[in-house]
Amino acid sequence: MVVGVDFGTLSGRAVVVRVRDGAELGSADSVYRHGVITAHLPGSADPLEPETALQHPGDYREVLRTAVPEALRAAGVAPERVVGVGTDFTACTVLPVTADGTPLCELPDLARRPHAWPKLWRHHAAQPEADEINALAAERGEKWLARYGGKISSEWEFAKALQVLRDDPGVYERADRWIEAADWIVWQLCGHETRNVATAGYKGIHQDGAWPSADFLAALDPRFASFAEDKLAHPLSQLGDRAGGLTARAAAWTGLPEGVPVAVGNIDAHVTAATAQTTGNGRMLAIMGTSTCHVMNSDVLAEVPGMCGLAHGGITPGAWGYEAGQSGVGDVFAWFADSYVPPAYHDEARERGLSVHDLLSERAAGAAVGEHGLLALDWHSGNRSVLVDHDLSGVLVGLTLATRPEEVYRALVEATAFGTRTIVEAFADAGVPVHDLTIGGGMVRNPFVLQVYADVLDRPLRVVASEHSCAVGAAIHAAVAAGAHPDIHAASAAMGGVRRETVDPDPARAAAYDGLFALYTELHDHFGRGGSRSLHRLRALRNAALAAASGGEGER
Ligand SMILES: Nc1ncnc2c1ncn2[C@@H]1O[C@H](COP(=O)(O)OP(=O)(O)O)[C@@H](O)[C@H]1O
Ligand SMILES: O=C(CO)[C@H](O)[C@H](O)COP(=O)(O)O
Repeated sequence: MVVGVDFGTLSGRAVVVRVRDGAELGSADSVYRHGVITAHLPGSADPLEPETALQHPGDYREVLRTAVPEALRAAGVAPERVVGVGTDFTACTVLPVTADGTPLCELPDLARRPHAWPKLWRHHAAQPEADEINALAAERGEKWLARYGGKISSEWEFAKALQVLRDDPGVYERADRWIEAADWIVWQLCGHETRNVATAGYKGIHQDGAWPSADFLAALDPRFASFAEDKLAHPLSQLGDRAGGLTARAAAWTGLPEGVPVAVGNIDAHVTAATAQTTGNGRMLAIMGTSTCHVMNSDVLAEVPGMCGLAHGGITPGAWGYEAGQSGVGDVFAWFADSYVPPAYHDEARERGLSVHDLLSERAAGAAVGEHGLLALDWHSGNRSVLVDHDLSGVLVGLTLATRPEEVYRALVEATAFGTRTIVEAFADAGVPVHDLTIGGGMVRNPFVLQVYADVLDRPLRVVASEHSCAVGAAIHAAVAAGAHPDIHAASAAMGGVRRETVDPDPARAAAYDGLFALYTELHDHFGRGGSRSLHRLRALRNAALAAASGGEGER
């Protein structure tokens, strides 16, 4: 048996999986007690700046102490039968730590400093730093910029680190290491630091064996010159490698035997290619949850405008792995369902034992394409691909006094589908073929969402069989690290799996969506490609108003 532990945005999930065929024998969840920290730090009333998203490292350790033992109990598996542990994490969720891996926020004198805390992948307050990095890299013709579709995201490691340096240099100085949570959790399990090629490549600008030059970093800020050398540099490990063995402390947390092999850290999206059996070239996987990540191996090396990144070995050793993404998907649906749907809908859902998502989906599904007269841009959490701009925000047009909640919900689902279609078409237009598309992540639980995607993309969708697709992917990497399978491809063939039925497009609805997609593209380009700067001006006005209200300085 192997154990996979998936650290998502809102919770961690552990699964116990059989090595020979990937059968899931037991699972358990651990919801992060502090969730996503956006308003103020625990125990403080001081407001955090806009677009801040932090997390509590204690919540991550709690997953190891609760979800892993509970999954073992649910599986009825003796810990001694577990031959490997694998993990995956959202990325770029990154934190400053001391030389022994202690998060700075756990040092008494830094606990009230926001920049001492882990920055969740969707922390978007470093957009000014990302803009500065992109402008300088373009001006200097830095070769690595092409590997990121021409723009580095504010969600990635360098923009976030530069923000710490600028806003709290004291914390920056105290950080011996700047590390992805994907590698930090492996450090917690096996007692020493390792760094995986996926987060280094996609989120840490590590390309062709090198980090951005000290000369480039100094041009950004003289104090930043040695950032990569001092706080990132470390030999990189391939995915599926063994990072080490479980320490006595981690064995006590998890209930697993000391010394059990621990797989090298990985990203929640990329680890799932093994579950979905999409490690072959041209097989795009969209992991849909709070956000969506699109990951795909290819034998074609090209610059896809607006992709998140391209990393050698980023999905499986030896291949070029592409990543694109949408920062807000499930988050957008939750935002609407939690904040703008009348209590009567929630009451009915509760009485019928449904989630409010299922009720809204049920009510939305029967309408004809376009019947609601609505169109949305899915930028409530900014745009990761293909515009790479987190100063953009959501848009909804066509509202009337007759518009119903389920119609808005459907428009939001459709907008995220149009966003994925924009990404798939960007790959095809750049000469990187997408042979087929598979859906993984928590969203596989919503058939309405899957059908809208099939209709909008006008292609059949393979769907990952497991509802714990990321955690199973981590378990598959654990099996490789433990030597139970020779490599990720073989382990995926044996342990991965998709539903027998694909979700197929309805030709009439697909044709109707072509018309709506043309309108989406018109709005997308108007607000996102220079037709109007009104969303950026709106964001600047908001930030200035918030700053004035809190007595802070002006626009960052
Ligand atoms: N039935 C549903 N339909 C649509 N969205 C859902 C449904 N259930 C949960 N969600 C949304 O999916 C997201 C959680 O996705 P999941 O993959 O489970 O977690 P994570 O993103 O943390 O990995 C949340 O944003 C939640 O609002
Ligand atoms: O960018 C990522 C992967 O490269 C993040 O991990 C992802 O966007 C967040 O994960 P989730 O939506 O499952 O919470």
